[in-house]
Amino acid sequence: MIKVGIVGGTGYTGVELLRLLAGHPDVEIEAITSRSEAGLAVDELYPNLRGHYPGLAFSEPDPERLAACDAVFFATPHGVAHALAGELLERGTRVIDLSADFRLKDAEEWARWYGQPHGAPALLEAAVYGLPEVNRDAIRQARLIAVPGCYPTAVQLGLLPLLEQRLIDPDHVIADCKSGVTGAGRGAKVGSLLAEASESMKAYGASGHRHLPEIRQGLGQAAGQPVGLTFVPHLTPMIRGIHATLYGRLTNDPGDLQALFEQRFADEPAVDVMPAGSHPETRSVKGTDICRLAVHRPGDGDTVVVLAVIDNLVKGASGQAIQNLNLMFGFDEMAGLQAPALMP
Ligand SMILES: NC(=O)C1=CN([C@@H]2O[C@H](COP(=O)(O)OP(=O)(O)OC[C@H]3O[C@@H](n4cnc5c(N)ncnc54)[C@H](OP(=O)(O)O)[C@@H]3O)[C@@H](O)[C@H]2O)C=CC1
Ligand SMILES: CC(=O)N[C@@H](CCC(=O)OP(=O)(O)O)C(=O)O
Repeated sequence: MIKVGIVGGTGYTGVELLRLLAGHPDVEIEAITSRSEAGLAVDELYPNLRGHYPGLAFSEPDPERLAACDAVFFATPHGVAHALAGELLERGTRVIDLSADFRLKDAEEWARWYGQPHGAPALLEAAVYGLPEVNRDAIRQARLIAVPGCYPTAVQLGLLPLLEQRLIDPDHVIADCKSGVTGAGRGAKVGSLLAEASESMKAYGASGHRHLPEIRQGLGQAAGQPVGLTFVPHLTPMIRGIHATLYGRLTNDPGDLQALFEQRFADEPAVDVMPAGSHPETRSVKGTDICRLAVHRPGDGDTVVVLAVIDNLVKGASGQAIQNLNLMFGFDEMAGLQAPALMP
């Protein structure tokens, strides 16, 4: 049994960690922080947890208590892990950061996109980008994990087979993505109000979203050269879910694309390549750590279309964070992550 801490326990990814870890056989929660709800029992704020964590209450972030944990998740806004991760790592606690603090390898690029100086550039070398489908061996050895963003997870998983095999033009890749409103977090925002977000859909960040450099970094590594990506996110009236429609221009005879995808992900417990002709739905992954993919080649032409769906709070955040924890501590990779999606 390992002891785990969560910084930022009242947010959507924090409570999702609690929901998933309630079914994990090897983990107990030692500390869960919130500055605004310190003292409140977790099941008072989240009644779905009643009976699972008796006596567990939110507390102010306390480095001593966190350092007593084997691992600490940061489910906090950008910049918070920068301030605390170094001390925890020095004291032997492993850090799994769900924010973007350690995702970009270039501290100056991070500062440009996140509008603040990078708070811990010295830790960047040790940080491992926690996409198991690419970095599984490095994750097993890591002490600091940068959990990928939600859009970056869906986009990279959908495009990896094509870029790794140099089958599409790396200069012209398009990712047209839709997210549910929990992607914006639990904090009150006008755009997340029922009357603003329901029965409507809008693009945002079309001329530059902070996930663009993260996706480009990962796709560039897969392709072995820089990738020219157009990425347009949209807000859609659903609670959870990411749907990515990905377009690439074929440069080589791709052979059997369905077989390529099936082989690439054959041993991946969190990726499901659907039968040829499928159109995966976000609700088929709701609450799960699964990315469902389908590959199409309309009219046998030179455009390949990949459809990728994930739950932004699970494979796009807390589930993927637990997949990383499992790898780091030698547990079954999908421990705590086995339940199928809710349907309907
Ligand atoms: N929502 C999503 O789909 C995804 C989110 N992420 C990332 O995960 C992180 C958390 O997201 P989400 O759960 O949506 O965020 P929320 O806004 O819902 O929650 C943020 C949490 O962090 C705590 N917090 C805020 N400021 C600080 C601080 N300075 N020090 C300590 N704790 C703080 C808050 O509690 P309190 O203020 O009471 O301390 C709260 O519990 C973010 O970096 C986000 O970008 C990643 C992938 C997907
Ligand atoms: C709908 C919405 O607002 N989505 C967020 C992305 C989700 C998120 O929290 O991004 P990280 O994975 O980088 O933490 C956004 O566009 O900024």
